[in-house]
Amino acid sequence: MATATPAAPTAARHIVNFITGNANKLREVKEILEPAIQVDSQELDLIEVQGTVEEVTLDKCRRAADLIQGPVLVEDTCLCFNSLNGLPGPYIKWFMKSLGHDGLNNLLAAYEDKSAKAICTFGYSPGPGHEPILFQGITEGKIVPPRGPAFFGWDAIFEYEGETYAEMDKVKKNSISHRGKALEKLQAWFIKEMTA
Ligand SMILES: O=c1nc[nH]c2c1ncn2[C@H]1C[C@H](O)[C@@H](COP(=O)(O)OP(=O)(O)OP(=O)(O)O)O1
Ligand SMILES: [Mg+2]
Repeated sequence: MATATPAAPTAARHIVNFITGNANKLREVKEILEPAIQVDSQELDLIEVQGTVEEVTLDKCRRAADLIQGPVLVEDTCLCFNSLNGLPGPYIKWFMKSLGHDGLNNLLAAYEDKSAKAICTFGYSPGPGHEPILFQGITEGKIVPPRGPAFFGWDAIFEYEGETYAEMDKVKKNSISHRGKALEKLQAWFIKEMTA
């Protein structure tokens, strides 16, 4: 496209710098936010503290803003097993790495209740020294033996209304996912800020 049509006055007035090391997250965030909000990205290996879902994201966001010295968007994803009082929660990355899909299923072998919550918390900071704003989305599902392609984390073992995330096409996952719900809130906030 050599002669691009000039953007509408409001288009791409919003750009976020999404700091993540996870290419699948970045792909979904782009699928959901663009073209309304342009998603640039930088990969940073951020230390993640222990704590509640909110504390982990707030800390990650402050650190990213300090390192970048500018506005940043970060995200932390939790997978909370109701039988285990919310664990693995923010530690799901390490549980997933060590145990895999079968091991995660085995954690729930002693419990009848296989229900789980996928929680996505985005943190946006306008820059260093500003308190981050959080946007959270939750999808309730259950943990099942893996079904569907296994290329994104625990997608194959998280079932929502009869289908695992991995079995859904991307449009469907984005429309009901923890990430999609959180980004709906973030987008509404950006649009409100823009017209204020
Ligand atoms: O929709 C999802 N479907 C399946 N798996 C998912 C999803 N979203 C995150 N995940 C995985 C990635 C990581 O194993 C853990 C969250 O850990 P989390 O620290 O948030 O992600 P990360 O370290 O890969 O990327 P980042 O650089 O943004 O922190 O759950
Ligand atoms: Mg991480």
